[in-house]
Amino acid sequence: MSAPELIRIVSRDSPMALAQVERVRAELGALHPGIATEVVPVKTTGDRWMGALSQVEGKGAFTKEVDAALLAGEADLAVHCVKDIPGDRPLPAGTTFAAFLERDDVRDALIHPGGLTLDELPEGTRIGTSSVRRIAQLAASHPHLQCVPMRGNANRRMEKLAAGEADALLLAVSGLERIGRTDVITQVLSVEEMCPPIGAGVLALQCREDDTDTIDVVSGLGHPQTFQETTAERMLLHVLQGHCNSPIAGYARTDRRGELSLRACVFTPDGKTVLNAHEWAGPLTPETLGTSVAVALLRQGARELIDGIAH
Ligand SMILES: NCc1[nH]cc(CCC(=O)O)c1CC(=O)O
Repeated sequence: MSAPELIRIVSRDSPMALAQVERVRAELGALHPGIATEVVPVKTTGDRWMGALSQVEGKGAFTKEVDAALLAGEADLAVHCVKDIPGDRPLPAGTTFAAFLERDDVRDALIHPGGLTLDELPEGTRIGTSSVRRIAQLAASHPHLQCVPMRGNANRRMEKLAAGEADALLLAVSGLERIGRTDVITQVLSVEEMCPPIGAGVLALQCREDDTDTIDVVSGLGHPQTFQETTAERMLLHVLQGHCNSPIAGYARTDRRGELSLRACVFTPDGKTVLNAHEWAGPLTPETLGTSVAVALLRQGARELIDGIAH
């Protein structure tokens, strides 16, 4: 192996994405002080398009251009939120995950300028979110609240909130931490109140498959427990074969004894049907755990539920 002298890192150009790249540069610098890094920011379809994601290519809207730059050799390493990487199909041919960084907070937070908690919000409060996962769960737990479509990066959404386009927002705690805006959080929702998305709070490092020099170097940033959790979650998503409008939520957790478990939910958009499964890995591999929980949901009718949603 010959360690590269320079690693060019490609990512979306939102403030959150650039903060993520800075974390990777800092961790890489600590592990390999001799290797220089350079940032290659790109705009993705998901950043440009402010309508429903299902009207563009849906899944992959936040990753396509980043992956293209990696494959074209314009960069050596891509940094993605695992949450934004499609789970129903393999990674783009010729690329591979080299590492998953240690997981951040998986929970969602409420941002309400008046300081109320979710349970205190009055009837008709407009929650700015376009996430089918958040909409379905709010419909189930707080049917008197109203979701209004809202896209754009977290900074843009807070501007829209300030401009009166919504009364409150739901955003990931990890994203707010990355942009240094945890000050706006009114309430952190428990995973029981709001089940997180697959891959929440995890950053993936993706390389060209044949670039073993870079893979060898950056794989040192990988976090084994996060790898196991992410592998179980993504296998679940792969087996369920959701589409961009399917409200699917789930998270794997490793308890103090090191035992891995996976909980997952599938909802109808109106929140009236909620399928729920939870299993411990025991002797199972993370892949088999993910498959097993997906099969449990399919037995409860997840296929019909997912296929019954327009997309
Ligand atoms: N859809 C954008 C996006 N992609 C990943 C995160 C959060 C950070 C993460 O889970 O890694 C966010 C923002 C949000 O949902 O509030």
